[in-house]
Amino acid sequence: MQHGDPAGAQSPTTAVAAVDLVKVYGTGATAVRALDGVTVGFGRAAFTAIMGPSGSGKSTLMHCLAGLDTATSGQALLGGTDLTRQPDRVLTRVRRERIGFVFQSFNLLPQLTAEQNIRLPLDLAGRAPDPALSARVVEVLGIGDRLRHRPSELSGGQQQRIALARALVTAPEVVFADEPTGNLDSHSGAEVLSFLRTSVREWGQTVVMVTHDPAAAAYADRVVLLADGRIAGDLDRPDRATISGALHDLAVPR
Ligand SMILES: Nc1ncnc2c1ncn2[C@@H]1O[C@H](COP(=O)(O)OP(=O)(O)OP(=O)(O)O)[C@@H](O)[C@H]1O
Repeated sequence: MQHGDPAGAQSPTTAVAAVDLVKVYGTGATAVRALDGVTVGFGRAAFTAIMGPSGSGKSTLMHCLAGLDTATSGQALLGGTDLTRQPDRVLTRVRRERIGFVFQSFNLLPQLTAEQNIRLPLDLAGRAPDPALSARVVEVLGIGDRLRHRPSELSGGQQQRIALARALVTAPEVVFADEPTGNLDSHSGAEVLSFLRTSVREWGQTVVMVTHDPAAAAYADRVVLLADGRIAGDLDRPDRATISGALHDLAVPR
């Protein structure tokens, strides 16, 4: 990390960074400072989890970094692009072409087949799929025999694998996963987390995941802790017990 570059935002090994990011919802007496000067970088080809107590600003941070919400001040950097300075039409294109999303509720289009859902971001961007990457994603996720099914014909675990494939086939600069295992049983959840980790290890995907679950976060290379809209900890390859301990300490009033 360079001096004067606290989030490593200028480093080629940083995919996404927040620099002194502030987000205030509302005004006057009812204003909520959801992000209170967050500076953090997320490494390329790394799997990072964001954790913290309810209301600590996890979703707000992810939404600002993904161009889904506008910050009050500071920078939200994707590669060299400061998303806080872009008009809506640019943000729409950035989300479509440079970011993959995985949500708790899958967010598949019910009228499309699994294959059509997976291809949708490529179709919207007018891009041809990378056949080798598409084949590898389908193989790793084990969804080859489900491609002609519609979401209603698939289990929750299968739907989330389709959503994962949709996020991965564009080889985005970052995949943001928001509680990706929140609606899954523990077995399907473990599979989804393994797939996310495989995408990082095998083809260098960058993944940033918000989760409440220490077991899910233990799949990550690194866990960033938030409390009261500030960075409250940074754990390198922590195990589940270490994560649970750190969360417990955050919850204890000081
Ligand atoms: N649209 C909004 N309007 C007003 N306040 C908001 C809005 N969104 C979030 N907040 C507030 O900002 C703070 C941070 O919320 P945020 O959803 O980012 O936290 P979180 O850590 O993701 O919480 P959770 O774990 O419960 O999902 C909270 O105090 C929340 O009430």
